[in-house]
Amino acid sequence: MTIQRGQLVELEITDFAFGGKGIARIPSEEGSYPVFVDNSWPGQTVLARVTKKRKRHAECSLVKVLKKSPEEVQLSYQPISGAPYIFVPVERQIACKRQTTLDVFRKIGKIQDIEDRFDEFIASPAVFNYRNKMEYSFSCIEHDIATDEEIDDAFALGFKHRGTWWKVESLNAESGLFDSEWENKLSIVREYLKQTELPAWHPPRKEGFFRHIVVRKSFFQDQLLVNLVTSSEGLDRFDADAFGQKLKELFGNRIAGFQHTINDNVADRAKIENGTWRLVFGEEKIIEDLLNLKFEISMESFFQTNPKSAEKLYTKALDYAFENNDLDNKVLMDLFCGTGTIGQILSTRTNNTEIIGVDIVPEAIEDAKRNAKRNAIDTINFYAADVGKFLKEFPQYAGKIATIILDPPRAGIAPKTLQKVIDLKADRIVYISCNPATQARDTETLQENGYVLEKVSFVDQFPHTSHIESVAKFVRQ
Ligand SMILES: C[S@@+](CC[C@H](N)C(=O)[O-])C[C@H]1O[C@@H](n2cnc3c(N)ncnc32)[C@H](O)[C@@H]1O
Repeated sequence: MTIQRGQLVELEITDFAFGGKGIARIPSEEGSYPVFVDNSWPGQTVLARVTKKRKRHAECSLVKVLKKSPEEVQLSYQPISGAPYIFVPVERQIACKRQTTLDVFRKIGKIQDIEDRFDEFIASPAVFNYRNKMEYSFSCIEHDIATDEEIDDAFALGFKHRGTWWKVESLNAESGLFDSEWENKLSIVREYLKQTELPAWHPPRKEGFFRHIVVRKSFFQDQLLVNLVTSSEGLDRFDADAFGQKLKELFGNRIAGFQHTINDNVADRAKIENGTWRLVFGEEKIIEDLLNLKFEISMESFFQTNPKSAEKLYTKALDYAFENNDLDNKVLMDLFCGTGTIGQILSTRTNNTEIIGVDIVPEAIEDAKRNAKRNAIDTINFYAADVGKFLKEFPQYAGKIATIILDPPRAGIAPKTLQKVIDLKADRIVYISCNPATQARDTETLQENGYVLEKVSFVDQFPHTSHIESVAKFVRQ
């Protein structure tokens, strides 16, 4: 069988590779030719589209699962593209994530004895309904999941159909990822908004009224913050207060606050919550508890999406920071600190440790300062700055840092910034990563510069997806 870019092919998936790629093997003159298919699982027969063809392998996007894997089980959740493995028992997901992430450290990080340094795989405490944020899209182009057909002039509210940016599959039953009550009543919300006769967004034409609903949840308060995002086209015919009443009627006191955002920006990469907003009723913020500290979550603020799993991740990171390491009266840097959660939790376990938190997003730093105040923590200095520039501008810290916590974004840490971190000569670096491939790359650099990877653990923050978080302890020799 020969394949071409753009071609639709039927494939049997036999293996699994890092990053959620199933592998099919096509017989070839050399033996077999591997084809990687995103979001597929061993045992499935899939319809896939060839996106890249290389001499030694090809890559495909998943179009449809034609036959389920024998491993898949029956669940009542509505399948969504954001949870491709929800029907695979979580123990099997864990085994695959563990194995393929270790392979990444072997291949990219060149750590052949990674099994010896591997500490533990930490499963998510909640397997279902673990998320605290969900974004739903409106579209007047619906993908009907029963017939697998496209319906125009529809009023769909749910998630994008896999591989498309214009078609939405209406959510009629919970997805298993977010709040059950909210998702099981989402079809009532949709029907109510449809009755207004204002149109759902038309993504190709970039027009329409209803655009998105974003919901944030506090597990601590068991409450929701709802943000309805619309355009201004037809605004005078929309009664936001009446919709607020409907939300109260459906969910009672569980709605902590409802805000209406008007966003006329049609740039593809614009954030969906951009625009002007009005609080229709209730609070602008909810409070979450992490390891007995309280953190404010507003619509805009960054917050870990699976808080119970984040507690496990932070506990492991702090264990690595404290193991045989007295941090009292020392300086610790929390680089890429976001809203400062790690530094604040760490400060509850030490006396007189001077903590420095740095993040590039000024709003995150503002949240960090406010949260620290709320938690009565005054041992942290937060800076809104690029980590690379910060380390250049404050060279006085070199040689004085006991421990560095690094938690860069998915793209990883820029090589020049990593060099500046190494130049600080901290005794220890605890490196948290949501992309073990970039962490494995940096592991090689750290090891070449005298930092030995002593231990690594993986934390499953996102069951049913390919994501995996990794936390590593490096000690300077
Ligand atoms: C994975 S998040 C860290 C989350 C945080 N440690 C927590 O647990 O909540 C990565 C953070 O890096 C920040 N960031 C990205 N590039 C940066 C840079 N060049 N300098 C400083 N911060 C940066 C982002 O704003 C984001 O908050």
